[in-house]
Amino acid sequence: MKTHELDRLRQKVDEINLQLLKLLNERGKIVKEIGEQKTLQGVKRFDPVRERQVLDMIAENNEGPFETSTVQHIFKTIFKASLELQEDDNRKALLVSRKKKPENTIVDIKGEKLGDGTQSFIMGPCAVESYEQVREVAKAMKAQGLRLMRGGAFKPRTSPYDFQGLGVEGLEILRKVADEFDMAIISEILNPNDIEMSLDYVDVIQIGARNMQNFDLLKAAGKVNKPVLLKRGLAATIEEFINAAEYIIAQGNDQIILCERGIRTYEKATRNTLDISAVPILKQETHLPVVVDVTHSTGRRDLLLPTAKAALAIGADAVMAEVHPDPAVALSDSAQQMNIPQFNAFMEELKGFRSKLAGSVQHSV
Ligand SMILES: C=C(O[C@@H]1C=C(C(=O)O)C=C[C@H]1O)C(=O)O
Repeated sequence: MKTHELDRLRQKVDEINLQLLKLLNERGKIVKEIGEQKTLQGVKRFDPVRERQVLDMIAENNEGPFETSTVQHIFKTIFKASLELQEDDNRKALLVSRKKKPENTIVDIKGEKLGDGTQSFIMGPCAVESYEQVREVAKAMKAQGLRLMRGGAFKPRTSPYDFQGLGVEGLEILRKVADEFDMAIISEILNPNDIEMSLDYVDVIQIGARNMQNFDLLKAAGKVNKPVLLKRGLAATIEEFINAAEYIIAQGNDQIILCERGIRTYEKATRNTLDISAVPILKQETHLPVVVDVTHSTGRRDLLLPTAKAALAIGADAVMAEVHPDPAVALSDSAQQMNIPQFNAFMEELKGFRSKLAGSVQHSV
């Protein structure tokens, strides 16, 4: 075939391509109108009976050279794209998405703001063990100027024989200490029926990684007027994580903080693999503040500082880590909690790092 013949044929194909494009978009416009009619009539958008009729019509009229199965396949793709065109805004743009709300959501926890561009620290013991233990950590935090304290009263442990937490007694201890030091409490709630009760004790309801897709719990947390810290599931994709947050906001509560805490991979050097790139992705895709839990992601005390620096450098709104007066005797996570002197050294280093970062950001703008 001569070159000019090839060019001529391609030109013809291009003319058809443009006609197809025009027809596809014309079809799209009509399909959207059909969607509006369906909304008015309150009928479902997906109509398999209608799609079957169209496929049968295609089969009857197909003159080739394409196989009927091939053209039907192409039409099924068109149906799918058409249904997407008919979807309402909520499904196309989630309530948690930046598309829906371009400005940052600022979560105010007793005056401590997450999402306003400043970077904070959420510290505290893994589990509440006693009043004295929590008080000692709170005292050290207060000395460092920190007001956001985490602590587990209900502990979802891998083994049912491990320490399960003090329950309501643990929440009472947290509240007592927090009031004494004018601090805010973040604590995990496991059961949807405990959400109401927890409002008397906590300033932020935590939904843990193992419960990220406990939809009843998400809905219950979405119905109350209290910030929620939602941890990423052990093996959850970012999309699943974002959709879990959508369950909360869809019930009316938009005070949501997302927490990257590492995901399960084949790597054994750390307890989980910290997915640091999730931070800017979540900040791009959603308007919610993002926290990095360096304790549970690494499971290693020696990695807390470098990963915390990475979290601050990549734009996390807060770093979360665990502190215990005597980690060796801690009832949970003893290998990864910092003692008080380690916590002080950690804070000094990170405060310096945070101001250097703030300085360099100011320089670059
Ligand atoms: C356009 C419609 O909605 C959907 C899309 C279809 C299409 O693209 O042809 C067919 C059936 C429905 O699943 C319709 O019902 O006619």
